[in-house]
Amino acid sequence: MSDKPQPATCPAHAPANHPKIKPAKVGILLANLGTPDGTDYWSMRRYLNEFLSDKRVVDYPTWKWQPILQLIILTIRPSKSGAAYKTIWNNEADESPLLTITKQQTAAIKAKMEERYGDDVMVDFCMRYGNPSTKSKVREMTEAGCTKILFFPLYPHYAGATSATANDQFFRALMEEKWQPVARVVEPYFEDPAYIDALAKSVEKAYANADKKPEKLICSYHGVPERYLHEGDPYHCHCQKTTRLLKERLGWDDTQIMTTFQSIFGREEWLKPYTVKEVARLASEEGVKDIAVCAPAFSADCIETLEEINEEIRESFEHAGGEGFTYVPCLNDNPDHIDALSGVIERNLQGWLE
Ligand SMILES: C=CC1=C(C)c2cc3[nH]c(cc4nc(cc5[nH]c(cc1n2)c(C)c5CCC(=O)O)C(CCC(=O)O)=C4C)c(C)c3C=C
Ligand SMILES: [Fe+2]
Ligand SMILES: [Fe+2]
Repeated sequence: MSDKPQPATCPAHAPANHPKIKPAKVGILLANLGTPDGTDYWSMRRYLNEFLSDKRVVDYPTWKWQPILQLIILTIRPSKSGAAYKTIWNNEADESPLLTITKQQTAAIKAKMEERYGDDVMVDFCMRYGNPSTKSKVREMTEAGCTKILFFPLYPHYAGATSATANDQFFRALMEEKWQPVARVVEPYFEDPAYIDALAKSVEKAYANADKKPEKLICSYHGVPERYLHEGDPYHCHCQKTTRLLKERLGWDDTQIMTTFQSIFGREEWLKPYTVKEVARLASEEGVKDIAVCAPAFSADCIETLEEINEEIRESFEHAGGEGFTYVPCLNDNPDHIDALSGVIERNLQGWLE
């Protein structure tokens, strides 16, 4: 049989009002976390409510967590987070940087996929929380004739709080389709040599442009509660391995690079060391004057990198006596990154499209 998607056929004696059969396509649906629609209190509250009510993110029993979330966190956090988002907001497009960059990545991947596979593919993106929703994009794809969908959560590492919940939402969307497309989900890609290479090149570029060569590169990953590791989530190991692969690709030793975790939330212990404390410790106890910080867990710059790393963590380092702070931007729509992501997609399309 040909590798091209085959249009569904129907016998000549089909009824006159038979639904129109569309040419079959393969959908490539990229997924990111989500982001608020605006920086105002209600936009922030809606987004945070959906996000923080997800049991894959915060796994406390509903009876215990929902009163704390609804009565305490969602009265205080929307204004605080809204103010932080305001400092990084893309005012021209009136959207968050995460959304702008996800659109750019999608456009670049779409161009590559259409060049390779022509009309046989449809490329789009969706968000796990907020807009555009996963459900609406699965609907659009099936309406456009996608009988197969490759779902790609844009997280290099597996975490229950990211890849798994994105996949859950995709499968929930499939439950509503009368003609359910065949589905595949993409595995974590942190070990892909092309991804590590793109990361290494971004570090090399930042080092070449720095006023003074950083003494240490801090690979700061989004944190999760440490308990999740003991309960079987491999995220910690994926992050540690990413740092090792990056170190090996750069030809460095252990003194030049380290792993830390950021974005602590709530009272539990999270994965350590905490970036904000570790950069201060390096400056005050080890006399480190120049560091660089990269964020390999994020495929696109967002509040956690632009505000937390480049404002809060920078301040923590400088306050403790640090002098040079180089932020290495996320890979965003760098051509190397787009090539790496496209390679992952092409491998996952095998048997569907050649
Ligand atoms: C409360 C628990 C949280 C867990 C667990 C968590 C894991 C996790 N998150 C990302 C990636 C992103 N998180 C982002 C924002 C963000 N994350 C949390 C909480 C948890 N994340 C909150 C409350 C927020 C909102 C911002 C705030 O109010 O401070 C984002 C950025 C979204 C944006 O619009 O810019 C990303 C991306 C990963 C990779 C991860 C675990 C591996
Ligand atoms: Fe997060
Ligand atoms: Fe581990």
